[in-house]
Amino acid sequence: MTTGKIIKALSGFYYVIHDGEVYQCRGRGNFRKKKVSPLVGDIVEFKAEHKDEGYILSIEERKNEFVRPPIANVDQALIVTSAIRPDFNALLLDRFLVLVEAKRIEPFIVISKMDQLSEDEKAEMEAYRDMYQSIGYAVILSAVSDSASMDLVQSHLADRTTVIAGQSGVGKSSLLNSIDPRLSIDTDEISESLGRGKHTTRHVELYEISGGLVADTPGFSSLEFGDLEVDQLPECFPEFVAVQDGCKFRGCLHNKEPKCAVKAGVEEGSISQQRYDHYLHFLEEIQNRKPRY
Ligand SMILES: Nc1nc2c(ncn2[C@@H]2O[C@H](COP(=O)(O)OP(=O)(O)OP(=O)(O)O)[C@@H](O)[C@H]2O)c(=O)[nH]1
Ligand SMILES: [Zn+2]
Repeated sequence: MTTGKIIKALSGFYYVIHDGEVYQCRGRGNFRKKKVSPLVGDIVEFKAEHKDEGYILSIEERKNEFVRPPIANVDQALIVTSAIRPDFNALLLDRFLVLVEAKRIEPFIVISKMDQLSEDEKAEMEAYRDMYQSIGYAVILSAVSDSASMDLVQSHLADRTTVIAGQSGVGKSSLLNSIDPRLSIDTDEISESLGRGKHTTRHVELYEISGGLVADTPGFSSLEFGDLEVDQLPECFPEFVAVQDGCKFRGCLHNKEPKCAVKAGVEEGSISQQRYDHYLHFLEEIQNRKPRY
């Protein structure tokens, strides 16, 4: 018996990678009785006499799981946002960060098209980088023409399973294309699946890149908070979590409550006012969400 990871599911076959070799497998095991179906990203026990004739015997418990795209055990999300064209949008970046945090996936941020900026605009992006880094996020300022930045992005993909997220036109395809041309074809569809809700059932495939695996489908098909409850939102802001023990009330929403450590942090400047404003914006959005039955 061998352990591997499913990188593709197609026409009843699961393609399992082990030690750089791909085995074509069918499902045959306990999980079928339990009505669990294998997902791309699943870590499985399998048995294969030949590379095109294997069987999946069991599925390891999932660390996390997406419905759209259907994928499990994602380690990190690469959030691409452009510095310009489309303009840098901190509200949208924070929205992506919340969605990623809610899935307990580690985000890493790339701010693209740095080659198109004036010195002042560059300084503004560097200030954003420093702010997000102070929260604990990895941030890379990139340009396709700046090979050192491309190498940095590539090194972040090693040994992990990554989904990519970002608005249309920010440079996701260009980035991946410069790292590995095999990914460029499918990512062209990212805008369509994000923007118009098409391709929602197309299959996901994980590609091997510098020892890691990258999904060829966008990480989010919707930017809505869906099932996220009000009390989960503060947990999606690591800089709030870091100080929340100082709030007078347990379960403080850092809004109208007195003696709130988050609000104190905003006031003294250790927490970004803009991040806090975005938090309130999302809080209101979730509170006003129509109940769904
Ligand atoms: N100057 C500059 N232009 C870039 C950079 N990265 C991407 N672009 C340009 O930005 C435009 C959009 O890039 P794409 O890679 O297609 O963006 P995308 O995020 O994949 O867009 P969708 O496929 O619509 O989701 C293209 O014209 C790219 O050439 C960069 O680092 N610098
Ligand atoms: Zn508080």
